[in-house]
Amino acid sequence: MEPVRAKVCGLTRAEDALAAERLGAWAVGFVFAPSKRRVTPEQAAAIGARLGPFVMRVGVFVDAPPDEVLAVARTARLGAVQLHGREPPEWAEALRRHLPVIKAVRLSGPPDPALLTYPADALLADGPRPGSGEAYDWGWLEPLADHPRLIVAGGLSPERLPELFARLCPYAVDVSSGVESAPGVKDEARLRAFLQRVRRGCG
Ligand SMILES: O=C(O)c1ccccc1N[C@@H]1O[C@H](COP(=O)(O)O)[C@@H](O)[C@H]1O
Repeated sequence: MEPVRAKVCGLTRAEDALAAERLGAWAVGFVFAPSKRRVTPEQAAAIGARLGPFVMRVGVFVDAPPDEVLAVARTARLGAVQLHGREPPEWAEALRRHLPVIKAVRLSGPPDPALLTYPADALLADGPRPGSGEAYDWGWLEPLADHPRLIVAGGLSPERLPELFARLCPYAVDVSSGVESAPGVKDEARLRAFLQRVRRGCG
């Protein structure tokens, strides 16, 4: 059985990042765009420095030019970047010379299948308002179903994972507000329940 990977996003506290690592997250995410969960590159570096070498540190950006993204990535010591806006493909191409790129798409209907040709190492399907916990119709993911690295995000929670896994088996899932007690503050019990369910996989 293929594993399902998990990214825990919107981290602002070292204790939450350490809990995510201990409970089995493959990646942690830091938001550098306007958000209640926004951190500085220095804060992300300090949190990331507490983690072991096998946890991917991902930076979330919205329409930041490549030079800016790379400067933040260097300071924050990121392993990958997530582009959450309307970044042109050339920006992703420029960034991929340095780091893996995750292209996020905000869904308010089925995506344009042309998205499959966007130059990215993985695609992330999110709801219409990132970080809001707002869900969407997973039937809309049909045009992306054959993508080898589809990350499902947007309104996920421990309660919703069984239904998701009954419908599709993504490369990875990404969660932020569904495991929080307040924006940027993770709830360890919810994090544990989420990651335990992810570890059981889609079977
Ligand atoms: O979390 C935010 O505030 C945020 C801001 C700007 C871009 C992306 C953001 N979060 C991303 O939203 C998804 C899912 O969030 P949720 O689980 O629905 O709360 C996740 O990929 C975050 O990276």
